[in-house]
This record gives sequence, C-alpha cells and structure tokens, in this order.
Amino acid sequence: MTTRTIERTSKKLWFAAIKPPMYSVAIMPIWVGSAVAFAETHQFNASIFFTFLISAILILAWENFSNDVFDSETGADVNKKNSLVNMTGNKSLIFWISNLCLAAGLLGISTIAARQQDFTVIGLILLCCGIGYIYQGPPFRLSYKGLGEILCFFAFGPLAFAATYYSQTKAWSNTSLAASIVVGIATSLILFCSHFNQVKDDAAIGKRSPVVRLGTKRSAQLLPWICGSLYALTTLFVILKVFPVWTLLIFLSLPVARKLCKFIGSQHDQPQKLTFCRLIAVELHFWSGLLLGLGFMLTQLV
Ligand SMILES: C/C(=C\COP(=O)(O)OP(=O)(O)O)CCC[C@H](C)CCC[C@H](C)CCCC(C)C
Ligand SMILES: O=C(O)C1=CC(=O)c2ccccc2C1=O
Repeated sequence: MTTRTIERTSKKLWFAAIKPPMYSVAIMPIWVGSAVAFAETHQFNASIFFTFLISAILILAWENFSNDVFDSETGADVNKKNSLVNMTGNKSLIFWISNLCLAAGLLGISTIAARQQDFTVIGLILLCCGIGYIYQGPPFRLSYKGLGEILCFFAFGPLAFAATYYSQTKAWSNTSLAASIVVGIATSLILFCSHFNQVKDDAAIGKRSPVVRLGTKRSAQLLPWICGSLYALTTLFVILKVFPVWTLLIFLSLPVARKLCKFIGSQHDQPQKLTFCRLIAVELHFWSGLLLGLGFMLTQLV
C-alpha cells in the first residue's frame, strides 16, 4: 500500500468512526419542533435554537463515543474497525472525551433552563440522556435485549420534541407530539437498518437486536411498512387538520424510501453489502425531517 492509500483509508476510517451524517438525528427534532412552534405561535428565538442545536450534537457525541467504550467491554465491537476505542487503543481517553461532551451539552441546555427560569427543558433532556445510558450502559444494556428502537423512538421523538417546543414557547402542543411520532419512527428506522450488517456479530455475542430476533428476510419485509407509516401518518394528520397541508411536501422523500427498501430487500442475506444501508436510512430521515419542518414554516411564510 502506498502512503496516499494508507492516508485515504485512515481518513475514511475516522469518518466512519465519528459518523458526521448521523448527527442529523440530533438536528431534526430541533428543526421540526421549532418549526411547529413557529407555525403555531409565530415565535422563534434564534439564540435558544442554536444553543439547543449545539448542545444536542454534543450530547449525541457522548452517546456515540461512550457506545464504543461500552461495546468494547462486551465484545460487540471486536470486528468493528471503525470503533474509536479500537482505533486509538485508548479506552479511557474516549471515555473522558465522551463525558466532556456530555457535560458541555448539559451546560448548554442548563443555560436555556436558566434563561427560562424553569427546569422543564433540562429535565426532559436528562430523561433523554437516561434513555441513552440504559440503551448501552451497564447493568442495563437494553439494546442487547432488542429494545433499542423503542428507546430511540421516545428519546428522539416525544421527549426531544417536547423539550424543543417548550424551549421556544414554554407550552405544550398536540401538533408537536404528532410530528414527534413521524420523526421518532424515521430515527428508529436508522437504528433498525444499522442492525442488518451486524446480524452475525450481534447473534454471536447474544445481542438480540430486532433483526437478530426476526431474521433478515422478515426484517426486510417490514421496511416498506415502516417507511409507509411516515407518509400514511402525515396524510392522516393533514386530514385531521393537525398538520398543515404543506407538510405533504414530505412525499418528495418517497424516492429515498423506495431506494432503502429496494437496497435492503434485494440483499438482506448479504450483510457485507449492507454496511452503508444505514446511510440511506439517514438520508431518508434527513429529507423527510427537512421537508416536514419546511411544511410547517411555509404555513407562516406563504
Ligand atoms: C448509539 C446509538 C446507536 C448505536 O448502536 P449500536 O451499538 O447498535 O451500533 P454500533 O455498531 O455503532 O456500535 C444510538 C442510541 C440512541 C439511544 C436509544 C437514545 C439516545 C438519546 C440521546 C442521548 C438523546 C439526544 C437527543 C437530543 C435531541 C437532545
Ligand atoms: O452508530 C450508529 O449506528 C448509530 C448512531 C446513532 O447515534 C444513532 C442515533 C439514532 C438512531 C440510530 C443511530 C445509529 O444507528
């Protein structure tokens, strides 16, 4: 191997370890939640929005860095080249960087609570962090029992949306709750898809992810239903007048949903080919969230 090839491979490995595209899962609840708040109240506090955004990214960095730390203790990541612990060989460094990210993220959220003189937002985010911990940390490790997708739904759906909406308005909203269901499902879908290429390693260490439990064929058959639910729920909420008609813009993300179902459906039994299927799921989450939020913004702007 030439020095350039080594450099390129190492860059790719760091990119896969830090996973920049994945951070859209922290951004979307804040974007859509704030868009719902703007559509309903015409209020938008940019400084709260950006403080929340940066804090959420830092909290997700904690979740991901500590995931590599905890997985290094169970053997889940023995074959994972892009684990930060495997790459640096320094578990305690990654552990302390993750804790630093958590502390900085929570500090940011605390400044929002202090400005509002109200502990609701920090309370909700602490609940999200608790969910993040029981997902992967000892003695719980609920992801090993196949409960990750449900936890993920609540953290990135109802809880993150309630915190975002409350940070902008100091109130609650049924529309925000409905939007959180759509975004929560899209987020859990990413986690579900990320289990296809790990199915053998997961089964070997007794990690009962939904794909291990159901098998890759039945899991792939479920995908069109999960993707379809994003569009069916949005249409239902528009018919019930919970969502404005502009939110039907979400249908523009349908080709990405189709690409995801086709890609996994045709090679569900070849896990080595599915390493990047989570990126298509991230793409679907990104476009569906962006368009849904835009739909809410347009009701005020047009
Ligand atoms: C770390 C997560 C998935 C990776 O899991 P896995 O071990 O299967 O994958 P690897 O192969 O990469 O090892 C995501 C877990 C999500 C968790 C259920 C909920 C996290 C909540 C966040 C802390 C909340 C951030 C919300 C924000 C909007 C404030
Ligand atoms: O590494 C991963 O596979 C994931 C990381 C992550 O932060 C996340 C967040 C929300 C849903 C899924 C995922 C992942 O799959």
